[in-house]
Amino acid sequence: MFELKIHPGQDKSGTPEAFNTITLHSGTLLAVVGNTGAGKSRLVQDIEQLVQGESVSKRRVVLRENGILCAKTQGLIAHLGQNMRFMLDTNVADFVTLHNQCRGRDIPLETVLDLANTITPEHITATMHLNLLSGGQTRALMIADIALICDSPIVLMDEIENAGIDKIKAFEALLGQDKLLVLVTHDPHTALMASERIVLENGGIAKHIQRTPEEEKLYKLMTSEYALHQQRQQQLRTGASIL
Ligand SMILES: Nc1ncnc2c1ncn2[C@@H]1O[C@H](COP(=O)(O)OP(=O)(O)OP(=O)(O)O)[C@@H](O)[C@H]1O
Repeated sequence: MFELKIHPGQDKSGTPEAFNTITLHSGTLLAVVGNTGAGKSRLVQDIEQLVQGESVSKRRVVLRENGILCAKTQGLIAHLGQNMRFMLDTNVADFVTLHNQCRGRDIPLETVLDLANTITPEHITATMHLNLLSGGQTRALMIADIALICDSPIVLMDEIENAGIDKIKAFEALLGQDKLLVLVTHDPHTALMASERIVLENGGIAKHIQRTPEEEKLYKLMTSEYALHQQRQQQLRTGASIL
């Protein structure tokens, strides 16, 4: 069980952040929201680097596994950015084999592909070249890779909604592995998927909110709308009439 604690720092004006400590656990989806320039990426970087007051925000972030302090982030924190591309000159099968070897894992290629293919509507095959995958396929393969091969307990993600993938399947895949997911988003549906959310304002954490039962109801309603939207998107892509 991993526990991440965020200790307060200061906002852009140097005003101390008005919370005691925020404690987050494995298996949680946390949404990070706020206006552009409000400090969302800074917070994500603070977590990624387990800062100890040296960043502009002066926050301290402490990670513990079963109560024991983790001093290094290596292998513990995975970050999926907005514009990620594979740099390896190889195909999907070789990448999966290579990453299994690096991580000392033995996850079958079919298992990774099956999961990736539930996340993207564009089918990924073993022989496809990594550099020729579309944006959606790249993200889906990375998410399946993080869920199954990487054992990083914490996953940081920037905006997922416009990536042409099924975001619900993507989050289910990651949360099923008991990871702590920290997700930057501007989308109300994605934000309400999270049981808690942090609101940034002027570089500081202004609020840490637990999702209310009313919001949970609204989330379910928005999920049916999302399913309909996905269906129409597929009709659009395949040239069918949109009903
Ligand atoms: N607490 C802080 N103190 C000083 N500067 C800060 C603080 N937080 C963020 N900044 C700075 O403010 C700028 C904007 O922050 P950041 O990029 O994190 O915002 P953002 O919410 O991710 O914006 P966007 O949505 O446009 O990507 C950056 O230069 C960042 O270093």
